[in-house]
Amino acid sequence: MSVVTVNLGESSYDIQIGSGSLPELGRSCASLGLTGRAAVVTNPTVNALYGDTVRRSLADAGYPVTLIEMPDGEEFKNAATLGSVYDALIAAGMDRRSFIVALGGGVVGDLAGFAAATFMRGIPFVQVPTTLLAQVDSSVGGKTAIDHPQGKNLIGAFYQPRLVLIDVDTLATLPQREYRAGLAEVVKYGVAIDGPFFEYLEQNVDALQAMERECLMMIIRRCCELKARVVELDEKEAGPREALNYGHTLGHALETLAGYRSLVHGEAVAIGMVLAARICVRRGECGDDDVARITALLGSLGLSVAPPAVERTRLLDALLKDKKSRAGTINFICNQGIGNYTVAQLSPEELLALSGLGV
Ligand SMILES: NC(=O)c1ccc[n+]([C@@H]2O[C@H](COP(=O)([O-])OP(=O)(O)OC[C@H]3O[C@@H](n4cnc5c(N)ncnc54)[C@H](O)[C@@H]3O)[C@@H](O)[C@H]2O)c1
Ligand SMILES: O=C(O)C(=O)C[C@@H](O)[C@H](O)[C@H](O)COP(=O)(O)O
Ligand SMILES: [Zn+2]
Repeated sequence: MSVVTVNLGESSYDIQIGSGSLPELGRSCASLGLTGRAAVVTNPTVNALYGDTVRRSLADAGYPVTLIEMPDGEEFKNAATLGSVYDALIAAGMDRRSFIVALGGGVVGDLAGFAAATFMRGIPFVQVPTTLLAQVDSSVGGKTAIDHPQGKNLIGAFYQPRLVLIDVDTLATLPQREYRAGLAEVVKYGVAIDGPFFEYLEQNVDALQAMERECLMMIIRRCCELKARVVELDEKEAGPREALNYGHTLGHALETLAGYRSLVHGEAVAIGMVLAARICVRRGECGDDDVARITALLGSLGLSVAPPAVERTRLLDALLKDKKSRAGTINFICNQGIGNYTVAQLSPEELLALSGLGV
């Protein structure tokens, strides 16, 4: 097992990256001093695969366990589902000494994390991410949220988990589409903050396609390290953390307008990154050769970068809801070549004009 620590003073925690480590969850929680009842928030898909192992591990460590299922899908990362999770937590008799385990992908992690942040004004929670995207990104850093009909992640809190337990073996059951979507966030780290990592990805496309364990362990560890260092610098996104939002301004807008159905998050981010890179060429911050490399890498990992047709007015409206917008101007994350980022202040109209999107 390898461990990456997120150093945040009293809120510090470990990311444990291992193979076959799911049955260790109960012991890891006990060694952290977590007490009381454990509520495992998951969905039917993940519950069927890993619910028993997790429940047994917690029970063997002496925890009374309640399993709470939410429906599967981004369209359920909302206030109604959150309400039903609160109902279940109350019905189970959870109190301030209890804790939540988020077992699943980013949707479960974001919603269960927000439930933990707000239930009884905050109870501990543990992330057990089971998608590549959640293992390299969403389980780390404490962004918890639900969506609002007007936009993604509009309601949420910064609330750090007490532990992130990653068992790479869970990726064996992940659908290929979801694996590829996770790779988009992996590529994001390379483009926005780590050029040598981008080169590593270019040189290891075959291993990535084949989901070779050594390569998976390497990329998960590297992404967790990169994210940990950024979050340590800027936990609440006052500055440098915005780099992790590379590709997300247009990506989130497209994802929202697609109604969270035809595009999953990572797919939208892949499109958003290529649009961002093209914008950066027009602004003189990167070259056509950089765009070609980003497009080629995403393409070889099976990701489409063709944006869907979207109505201009709806897109403008979605862009105005971006959380990086201040008084009508968006802090747009640009790539300076590959491996460095800059921030440009752009109005939604300028962004649309530069992106060529909108019909
Ligand atoms: N908080 C953050 O920092 C952060 C970062 C990135 C993304 N996100 C959020 O994460 C969400 C996307 O997460 P995601 O890509 O994990 O999607 P997801 O949670 O919807 O999971 C994708 C699908 O895979 C299934 N699944 C999960 N684990 C599985 C496994 N091991 N085997 C088989 N099937 C499995 C799920 O049931 C689901 O159908 C979005 O809501 C996005 O906004 C948050
Ligand atoms: O951790 C971060 O910071 C990120 O921006 C990671 C993103 O990949 C992630 O999609 C995040 O949820 C986006 O946050 P938002 O604040 O733009 O909603
Ligand atoms: Zn993301």
